[in-house]
Amino acid sequence: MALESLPVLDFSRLSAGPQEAEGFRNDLRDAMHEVGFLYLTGHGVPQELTDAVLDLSRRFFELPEEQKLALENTNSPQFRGYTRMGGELTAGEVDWREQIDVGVDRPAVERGPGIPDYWRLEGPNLWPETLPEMRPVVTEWMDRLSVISLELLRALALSLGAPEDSFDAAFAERAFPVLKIVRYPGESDPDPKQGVGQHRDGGVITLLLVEPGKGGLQVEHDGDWIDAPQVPGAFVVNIGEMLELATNGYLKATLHRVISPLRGTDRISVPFFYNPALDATMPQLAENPEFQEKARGLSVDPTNSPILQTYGDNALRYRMRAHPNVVAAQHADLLN
Ligand SMILES: O=C(O)CCC(=O)C(=O)O
Ligand SMILES: [Fe+2]
Repeated sequence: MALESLPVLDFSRLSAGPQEAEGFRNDLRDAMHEVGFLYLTGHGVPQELTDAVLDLSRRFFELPEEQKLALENTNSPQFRGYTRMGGELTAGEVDWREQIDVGVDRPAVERGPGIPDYWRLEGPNLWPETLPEMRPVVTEWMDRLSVISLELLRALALSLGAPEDSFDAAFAERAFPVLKIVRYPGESDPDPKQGVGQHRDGGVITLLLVEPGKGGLQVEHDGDWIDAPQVPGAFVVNIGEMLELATNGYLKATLHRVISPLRGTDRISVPFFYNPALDATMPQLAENPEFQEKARGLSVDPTNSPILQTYGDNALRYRMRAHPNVVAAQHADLLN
């Protein structure tokens, strides 16, 4: 029978005593093995902070076009800042969405012989001058979601019979989380249009916030597309390719896509991608044989394979494929 909706998990079970915690870990592992996506409730992020993030997101997109274009990502070798409508491709097709990309504010790394190209992704953010509140609110949001993400990774490691801190080292220094604030304008009329084309996330684990009442996200399961509408108070959580790699496919990076909203409406979402340092490789979890037998190997995607071992190589390839205009402006030398 087709799955009707994503599993729902209550994060607060993790701190409700050893038995509840173990139950949570096993349910988390099973959901991420079978579906690769779930709704996470009980995560403890205050509603006021969530509301502030969504409010700022709306205000950002309402800024005059020239203020958004002043932050255009073609000005940023790090692919930060504003992506104009039509400025992004997934599976070779245009995505009908505009967005701002934020990472960790760090100085840019100098280019030079022997320095891996992926260090080009590290550097400063571009913030809108007329929304000074955006920086502290988004920074707090990213800090809080980083903590939850690492807790989830620790729970997954334990649930697979590996040491709890298996993933810690990859994130300990120079973790590379990315937040996107995205707006999908109403393009479907009534036939569906590509909000974002089908893809697997390229990082480790993703926590997604969606505006109340909005649908459009669809998740592949056993050949069907499952609708994943917003659930009040929940994040949508999914596995990225790096975690699939670390578990030889036992945990699944699942295909998903967003259908454009109907004309006259729009949809804002805020995906947070928890990623390790650019030079990190994922630990290969010494899983117990029970899980190893059921590992499926890695997903094969003709538009995106193989998954590269070093996170930065995977991330740079992903960025270059999605944003050819940034490549033309900033990285033309990498095209040879
Ligand atoms: O907007 C969404 O709901 C999901 C976006 C997404 O899958 C992505 O940006 O990777
Ligand atoms: Fe995604």
